[in-house]
Amino acid sequence: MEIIHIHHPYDKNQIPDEQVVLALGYFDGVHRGHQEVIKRAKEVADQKQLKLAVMSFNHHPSIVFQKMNPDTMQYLSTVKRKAEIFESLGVDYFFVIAFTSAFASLRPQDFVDQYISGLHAAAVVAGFDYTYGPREIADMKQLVNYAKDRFEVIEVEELKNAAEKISSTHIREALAEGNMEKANAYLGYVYQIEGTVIHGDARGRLLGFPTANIQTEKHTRLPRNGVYIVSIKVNGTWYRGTASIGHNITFEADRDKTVEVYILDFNKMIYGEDVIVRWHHFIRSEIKFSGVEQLIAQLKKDEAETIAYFQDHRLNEVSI
Ligand SMILES: Cc1cc2nc3c(=O)[nH]c(=O)nc-3n(C[C@H](O)[C@H](O)[C@H](O)COP(=O)(O)O)c2cc1C
Ligand SMILES: Nc1ncnc2c1ncn2[C@@H]1O[C@H](COP(=O)(O)OP(=O)(O)O)[C@@H](O)[C@H]1O
Repeated sequence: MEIIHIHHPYDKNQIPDEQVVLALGYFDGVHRGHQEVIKRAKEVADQKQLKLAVMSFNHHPSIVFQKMNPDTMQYLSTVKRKAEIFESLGVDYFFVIAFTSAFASLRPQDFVDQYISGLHAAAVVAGFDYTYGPREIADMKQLVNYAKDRFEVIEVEELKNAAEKISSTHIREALAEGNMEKANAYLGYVYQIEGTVIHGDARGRLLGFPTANIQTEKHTRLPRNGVYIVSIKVNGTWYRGTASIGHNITFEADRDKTVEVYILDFNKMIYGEDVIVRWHHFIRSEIKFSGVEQLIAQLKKDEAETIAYFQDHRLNEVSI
């Protein structure tokens, strides 16, 4: 898959010289609803024997439209993670458009001419609720008129789970509750974050529970604070882990939030390594213990729960 970063106004030489089927959306998390859109686009591309392209943005449109602060925005997926999932779904080209004021203020017809026809789309596939143009003024129904017979418009119905729409908002709510089972079911894969192992207070090893402190990319949306059953990929191998997201309240009054993983059956120094953490199950909230012994006793219980969990669940569960 080729990733093509585009900044408005773009240079036509950046655009591959062939027709494509183009899937449109912001695709935060690339959840099961999004995957449905891309799979439909893939079918159309295969039928037409064309390449499959996806268009998305470098950051969320609300930064421009609702003046949200780009620094504090949190996402279910980074551009890198989206790219991995798109690739696994058979996407050939991933257009990442810089969502700027200049791009956002394109009138719908100009957007369609430059960013749909201009990307050589023979067909466009998007979810039923896709909108475009300044402040979302044009929808999928109107797209047919703007298309002027240059490309086909294919609308994908919403994907529901029981009565509820599968949406990034519902996934964010599930993460805020620590409901990983729901989040992961809606995502269609186990929620994961990436980060680098950094130094903590070197206390973990004294407790008998060394923890890899993980610095995550600043736009990462973390599940709620608490203790979790996780898996962690270090140097190409998946391990079982028990993770804590919190403030080490037993020891410190106002410590910044940390993400730490005690890795089972592991004994190596891994500072500076990039790791991937998958979040399987919320165990409990963070507790302020009256002493170290109580914390250690609880950590032993958390470890036992982790071992029991992985007796019923495969460590290498297939996940995108
Ligand atoms: C599975 C797990 C559960 C934890 N639960 C708590 C907790 O309930 N309360 C707390 O104050 N700290 C908790 N911690 C954080 C420990 O206090 C922390 O790992 C320890 O202080 C070591 O910190 P360091 O890595 O900075 O050396 C937990 C850590 C892990 C790995
Ligand atoms: N089983 C393990 N789980 C997590 N980290 C481990 C483990 N064994 C060794 N380590 C190493 O020890 C470090 C954690 O030890 P710890 O005393 O908690 O130090 P720190 O406070 O710097 O994280 C990790 O960053 C990692 O390099």
